[in-house]
Amino acid sequence: AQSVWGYDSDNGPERWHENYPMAKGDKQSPIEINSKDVRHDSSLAPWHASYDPGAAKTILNNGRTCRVVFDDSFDRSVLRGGPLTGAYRLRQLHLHWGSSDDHGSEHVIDGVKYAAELHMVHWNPKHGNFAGALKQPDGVAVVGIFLKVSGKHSVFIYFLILEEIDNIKTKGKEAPFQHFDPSILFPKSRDYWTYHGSFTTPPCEECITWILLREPIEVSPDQMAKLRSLSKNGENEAMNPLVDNWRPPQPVKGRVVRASFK
Ligand SMILES: NS(=O)(=O)N=C1NCCCN1
Ligand SMILES: [Zn+2]
Repeated sequence: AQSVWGYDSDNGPERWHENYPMAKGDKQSPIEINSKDVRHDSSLAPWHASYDPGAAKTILNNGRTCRVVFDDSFDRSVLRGGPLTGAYRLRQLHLHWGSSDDHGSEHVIDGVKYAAELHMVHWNPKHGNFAGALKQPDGVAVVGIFLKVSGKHSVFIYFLILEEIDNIKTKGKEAPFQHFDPSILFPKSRDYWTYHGSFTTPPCEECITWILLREPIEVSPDQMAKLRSLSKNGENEAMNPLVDNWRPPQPVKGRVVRASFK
């Protein structure tokens, strides 16, 4: 049987296109962003998130990432503004990270790879449901936040997600995760880059308006170590560290990245 997609040599990003042809499309993500090619767009509005902490439901290790899911059955936690038209519903958030602090993010900024990248996935309810939104160019909006490892002690104490890691060590483990407002993870600055791209995981649908925050948030080495203590495997299998679950940058193919800032 075909091995399910993943990040290993036999099922990783270089082979995804064999089962998911969209992976070779012209609007794939992530990309490398070079400030010299970015265009400041003064017409870009600020973005606003209004999230209901009660919408948070559970946290899950699905063997490929750590994911928090939210109630998206109505406009309860929404993202508005920026490059978007209308309100997009928050559905889930997850992370991508490396086996060491010098890499792990998916987007690369002026050659800089961050230790991790957090994705907050929202979808446009005008397309009826999430599955319908995946088929539309304006179907999904993902806010990307870069994580930088800081030696300082004033690190991300809010990072409640990492407190829950002990309960979801192995693939398939899920724990309640409630009363959580993910907007506490936003950095101070609202500056962002935006461009049109795809999911960075198969089937790699090209339905995403990316909103990448310029200012990284800081985490401690211990917090990164916690993330790396997750296992790709189930509880009755050998521990296989869940690390390096990132797709490398894809061809920009003439796309323009706009910046909300000068
Ligand atoms: N890394 S990504 O582009 O957000 N990919 C996703 N795939 C499944 C649904 C949520 N997001
Ligand atoms: Zn992601």
